[in-house]
Amino acid sequence: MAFNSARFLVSASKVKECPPDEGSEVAFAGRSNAGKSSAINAITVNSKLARTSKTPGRTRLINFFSLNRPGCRLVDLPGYGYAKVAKDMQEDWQKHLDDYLSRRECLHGLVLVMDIRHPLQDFDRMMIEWCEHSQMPLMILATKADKLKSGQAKQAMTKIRQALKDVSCLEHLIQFSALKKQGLEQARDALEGWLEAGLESGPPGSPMQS
Ligand SMILES: Nc1nc2c(ncn2[C@@H]2O[C@H](COP(=O)(O)OP(=O)(O)OP(=O)(O)O)[C@@H](O)[C@H]2O)c(=O)[nH]1
Ligand SMILES: [Mg+2]
Repeated sequence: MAFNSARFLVSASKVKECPPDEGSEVAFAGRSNAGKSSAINAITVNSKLARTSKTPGRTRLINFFSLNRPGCRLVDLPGYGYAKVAKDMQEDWQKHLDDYLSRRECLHGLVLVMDIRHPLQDFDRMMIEWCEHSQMPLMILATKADKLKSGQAKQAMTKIRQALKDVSCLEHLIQFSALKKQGLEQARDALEGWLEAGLESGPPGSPMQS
């Protein structure tokens, strides 16, 4: 699968506005400002595909990007935990995120993006639990690794691995940097595997599965 011909498809503010629930999708979740949009841009070799920002809370809608394999999409989810927006607005985003995660049948994997310097915060743990509970394959990108010296990054990875050793849905834990293009091939390979498997299996419980 070539990731370099990804295209912006649509922004949805609620589940109703999402593209048809078919094909195979992988969504990127994480705290606000963690680096989700930057990770998508690095993986798709297009620095302008997903809007990034120094200001947390940039991605307020669920953004869909199509890949060159028909039916395969990457999804940029709104960041969690941006304190500076009004509470009711935050609750609104949270609800759309919950709706998306709980209803989307074509979702075949979740990428949790966390800052390697501040891993496993409350939201991250919540997402990991959700994946475990829903049997959703999980990939963790420990991003902004360029902000640490290589020894420190290695230590941080060991700590994360140790903390998550009993999490059975965790399929990939990748040291990542959008800036230094670290971990890109590993992430692409894993995404491709999930997306292809998703196309083959169809939604859970669909006739194609039996
Ligand atoms: N040094 C470094 N900075 C990064 C990296 N990835 C993202 N950033 C920076 O972190 C900030 C946030 O990045 P985004 O990709 O917009 O984060 P996001 O998770 O999409 O944020 P929201 O849309 O607000 O939820 C930007 O200033 C990026 O340039 C990285 O790998 N290394
Ligand atoms: Mg974003």
